[in-house]
Amino acid sequence: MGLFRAIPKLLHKHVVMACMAPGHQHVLRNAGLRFTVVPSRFQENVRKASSLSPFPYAMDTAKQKALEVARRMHQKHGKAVKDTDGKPTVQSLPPTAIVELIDGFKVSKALFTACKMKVFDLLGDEGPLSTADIARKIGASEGGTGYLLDACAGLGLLDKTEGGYSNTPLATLYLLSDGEYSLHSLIMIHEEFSWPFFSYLDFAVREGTVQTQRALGTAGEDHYQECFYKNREKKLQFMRAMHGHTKVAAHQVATAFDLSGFTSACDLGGSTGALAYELARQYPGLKVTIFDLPEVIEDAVFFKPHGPEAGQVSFVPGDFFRDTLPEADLYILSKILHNWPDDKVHQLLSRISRSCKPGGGLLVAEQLLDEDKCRPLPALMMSLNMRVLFQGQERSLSEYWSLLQAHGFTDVRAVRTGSIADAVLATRA
Ligand SMILES: C[S@@+](CC[C@H](N)C(=O)[O-])C[C@H]1O[C@@H](n2cnc3c(N)ncnc32)[C@H](O)[C@@H]1O
Repeated sequence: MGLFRAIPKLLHKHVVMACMAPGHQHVLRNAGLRFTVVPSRFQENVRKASSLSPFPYAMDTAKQKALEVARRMHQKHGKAVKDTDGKPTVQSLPPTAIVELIDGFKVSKALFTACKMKVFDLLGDEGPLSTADIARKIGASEGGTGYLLDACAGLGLLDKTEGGYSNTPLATLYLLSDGEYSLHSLIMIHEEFSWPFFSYLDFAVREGTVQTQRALGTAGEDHYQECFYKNREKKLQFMRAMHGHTKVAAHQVATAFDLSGFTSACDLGGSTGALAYELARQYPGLKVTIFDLPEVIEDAVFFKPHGPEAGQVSFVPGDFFRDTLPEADLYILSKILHNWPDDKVHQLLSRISRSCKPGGGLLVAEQLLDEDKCRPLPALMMSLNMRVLFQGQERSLSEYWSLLQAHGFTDVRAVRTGSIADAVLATRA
């Protein structure tokens, strides 16, 4: 139980496992943690007499193991690892970390392919199944399916037993295409759009521009429209992707601050309402208006929940760069600012500032970068993604502070939620 409480705090941390037990690694993998194994060399010699009961004995042993590994960790990361000439050696600084980086794209592509071939959906309905049955049902070769399934088992997405392959809890929660917290559509967006854009990362870096022509073969002015809203199927896929990605962190964002003092909110670019419905659940006195492009609003109805919170949420079509913003005492920008470069962000914030009355609030939900902008890794990778696809970026708290205070917002506060979106709240002076 203690471990499950600790997991959210460990998600963005560098986790080191000090033992080799496959069962323990399995538990961490199923919980979604990425970790390095550095087996402890500590001899379990804590004197039993010094402990009164098994619990303190176990704690003391665990602590000694952790300390022993921690003392050697600097070697793993290349600080103070020198041979007699003062140079790092292959023995003192193994290439594991680099090999893991090389393998990153293979890991992504194995996940994308298994999702695309609906392996997790199939096993959700019918697992456990043998390789031959899975291959037949997804219309693929048995040999090819076998190595994809084993890769997924190695990644902690499938369990492999004598009875065949079945989904791990992690896959069941996030990888079924119709799950409540499904990231399936988000993964498909990465497969279809981020992957080709990232193939031209070197061009993007050299030229400092978005590589739409090379990645998509079009030079459309607005490739957001080009990628996501060109046809209805793609639009719904994008909306499902946003819904899943926002829903997994919606509770943490909605409860990061006490918003009970607000009675009306306007979620600008609020899409399907994933965050709006969670706010409505948390604050029964709050009415939330979703303001998004007309093509999004017309299909938002598919995401409406059955509970009473649906009655607190309404939809208004419009363009937040052009049209009058709905009145509200709390404005919300969830995964909006990271889409745009600073000049567009200033344009949007200035419009919100003009609509927001003194004492009103602005809630921003984005992944916060540390001030050195080198961490945390998920925020950094999201930032690279936004830069490569849209010329956007993730920002640090001080960057949000300067943007917000330039438009008359004060009392800028942030909560790092430990999930995939953090929360920043500011007050209109
Ligand atoms: C990255 S999505 C974020 C969706 C939602 N806020 C969330 O957190 O899931 C960006 C949203 O902004 C909307 N959007 C983009 N440009 C817009 C504009 N000019 N006016 C209104 N909405 C816009 C898109 O349609 C999309 O729903």
